Amino acid sequence: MRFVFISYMMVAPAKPNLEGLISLENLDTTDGSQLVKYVRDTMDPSLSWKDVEWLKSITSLPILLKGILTAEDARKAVEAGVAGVIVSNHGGRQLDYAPATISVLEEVVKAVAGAVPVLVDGGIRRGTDVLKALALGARGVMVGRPVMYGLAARGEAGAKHVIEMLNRELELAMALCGCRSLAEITRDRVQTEGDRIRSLL
Ligand SMILES: Cc1cc2nc3c(=O)[nH]c(=O)nc-3n(C[C@H](O)[C@H](O)[C@H](O)COP(=O)(O)O)c2cc1C
Repeated sequence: MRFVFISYMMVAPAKPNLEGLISLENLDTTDGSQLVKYVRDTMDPSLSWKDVEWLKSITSLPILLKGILTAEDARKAVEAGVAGVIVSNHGGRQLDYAPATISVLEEVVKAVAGAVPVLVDGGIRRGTDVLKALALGARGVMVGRPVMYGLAARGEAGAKHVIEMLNRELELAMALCGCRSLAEITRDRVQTEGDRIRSLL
């Protein structure tokens, strides 16, 4: 199945871009970092939920919204009519102190309430990470850097190896947790920090 992904979707902040903090106009990037130019060229700070409506109007492809980290945005995404949401902090590379995706996954899953599938990415490095995500309600996981590392090390075979390794590790983790099928990876297979704190109250 083909999907359309929207990245960096967010409610437009009151201050467009970094207005008032630094002047983007007067920065000379000739010899320095091209970061400012890159941000200006690649990101549109005027993006808003209306753009989802627009995208829906020009394609019949299912639209998965990536970058959801809160219940509020998850609900808005469902209202906007997306076919799925992807809990992602873009690999933790965009905003310092953005929450780890595994820590907000359950909040998003609860907010979506089964209306659309929830996927997650960020920090999936081993089979037990996949198991944790599935137990917390993700329909599936996505993997970024591990596959790139495999690709860098051994080309296509390396990328394939990483995916096979994750698959084998997931099967082993399932066996060790007594799960005979994906359906048996239920919420009670994992304990979160929140569970631990609640159990002390
Ligand atoms: C070098 C690099 C570039 C990326 N560029 C984008 C991007 O342009 N848009 C986007 O939504 N995510 C981007 N991401 C984030 C990935 O799509 C993905 O969410 C993330 O890598 C998943 O986390 P992981 O690498 O820990 O598996 C990038 C990640 C890396 C490592």
